[in-house]
Amino acid sequence: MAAENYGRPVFNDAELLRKGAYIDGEWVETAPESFEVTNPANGEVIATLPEQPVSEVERAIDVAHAAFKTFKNTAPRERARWLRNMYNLMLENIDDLAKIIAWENGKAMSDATGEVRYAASYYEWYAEEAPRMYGTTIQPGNPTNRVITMRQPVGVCGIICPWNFPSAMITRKAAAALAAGCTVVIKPDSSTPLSALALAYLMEKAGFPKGVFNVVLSHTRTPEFGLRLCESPKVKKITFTGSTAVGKILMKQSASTLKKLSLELGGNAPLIVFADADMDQAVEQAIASKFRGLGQTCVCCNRLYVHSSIIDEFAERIAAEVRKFVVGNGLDPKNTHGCLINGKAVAKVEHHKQDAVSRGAKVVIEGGLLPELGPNFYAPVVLSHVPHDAVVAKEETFGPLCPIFSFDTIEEVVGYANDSEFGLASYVFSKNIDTVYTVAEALESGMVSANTGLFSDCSIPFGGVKESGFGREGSLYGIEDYTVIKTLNIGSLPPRI
Ligand SMILES: NC(=O)c1ccc[n+]([C@@H]2O[C@H](COP(=O)([O-])OP(=O)(O)OC[C@H]3O[C@@H](n4cnc5c(N)ncnc54)[C@H](O)[C@@H]3O)[C@@H](O)[C@H]2O)c1
Ligand SMILES: O=CCCC(=O)O
Repeated sequence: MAAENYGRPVFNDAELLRKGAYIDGEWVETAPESFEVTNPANGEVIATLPEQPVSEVERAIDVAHAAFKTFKNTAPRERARWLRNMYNLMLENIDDLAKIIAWENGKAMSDATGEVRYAASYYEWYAEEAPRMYGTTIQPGNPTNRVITMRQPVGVCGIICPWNFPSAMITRKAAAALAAGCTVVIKPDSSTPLSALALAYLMEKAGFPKGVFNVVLSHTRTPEFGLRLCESPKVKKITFTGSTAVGKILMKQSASTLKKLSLELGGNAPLIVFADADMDQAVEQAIASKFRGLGQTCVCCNRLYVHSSIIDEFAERIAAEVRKFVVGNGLDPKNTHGCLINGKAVAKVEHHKQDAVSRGAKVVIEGGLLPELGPNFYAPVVLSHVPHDAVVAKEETFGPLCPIFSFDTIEEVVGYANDSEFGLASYVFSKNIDTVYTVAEALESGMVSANTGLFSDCSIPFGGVKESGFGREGSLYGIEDYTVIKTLNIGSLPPRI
């Protein structure tokens, strides 16, 4: 095997690296303008892609709208076969797809490989769900009437995704949409579009008809692309993963056409460790939750609340694990953690750290900037006895800062946990089922994970409450978000025999 070059990875199938947008089954490689995709680990340009004019989004919408007319009538079993093909193709190409993610996003290869498996699992799951879109029969008030409900695909879906899971945030939406019989127009983040394009290349191989899966590209015109998708009467649903601020913009813009919406937005996950928790388990799982993707996932714990009787031991045990991390270029498999996405992300972590320290937090691991590795590298920080008025108690850091707060009573810690406008994920560690259950019921969040820091799976309903958004992705519920219920009322039937 050729030696790895950590500037440019070696791919088994170089065709996965595409140079253009994908509309109506054709690659669109030219446009009057272009934008560059860079490797966040070293700033090298890894691709130059067309900066598409807004007219191309309109064309993609028209194409998806035309394709919907036939795709909606394909047999669910046929859609299931294409989805299953896609699952198989992703796993056949797992090394290449992981390298693309690590290259454009900066995450470690272990995380990137996990992401490909996770992303592919949505195709497998929805291959199984496609034939199971059940309706109901109802006896209404009038005894001569019968009611049947059927689930029908909502129509063209606009999919807008972030950079932190360049593959999985797309597949979690697209697999469910396609299973239901919808067609899609995808706008990936301009920092990480190569994974989306690799998926389009595989969709073609999987056998999906032309026009069903479209990917449009833009860096500078992203807000205009979003506006067109939201305002087009041909687009029936917008599904977005990203920040709460952008989610609110999309919701406002979608009002004129009253679109169906799914919004997977920001989080500020609390992780609570009670005195009776299994310490080994709590430490291991808190590490897994906090530092997945170097802290850049919406479900990473952002605030760790640890009982005052064990906080010092817990902080030392966390620090001992963090000292084992090897931070470096994500493409080098010996590195456990990669870099942050950009300078803005680095600045936010640094701000949260400085703010907490200036308010009296105890520094357990100093961490901080790693200029010798590159401007986007940041060594993990561990702070304990963080004051409850620190900025990090309120804002999502989205980076490798592990702030540990102290609490004494169950009521007090539930109060801290719920004192947030966000409500995506929460974690509770205790060996007492009464504590776990009581706290889980009281936490204001869409997902509660007990005694484990990793819960994401295609089988679970993923989504938030409060300003973390609405809609559920994955699971049996995920497909519902891409359907509408039609009621058929059959009247004037003869009396029952
Ligand atoms: N709830 C979830 O499932 C989930 C998952 C991943 C990330 N997130 C959240 O996403 C945030 C981090 O991602 P981010 O910084 O890329 O978020 P972001 O909202 O800035 O960007 C998300 C996507 O929206 C695009 N975008 C930005 N402005 C737009 C506009 N006006 N119209 C249309 N598209 C627009 C961006 O280009 C990007 O592709 C965090 O808050 C994180 O918690 C949530
Ligand atoms: O970043 C958000 C998604 C994370 C996940 O699906 O586990």
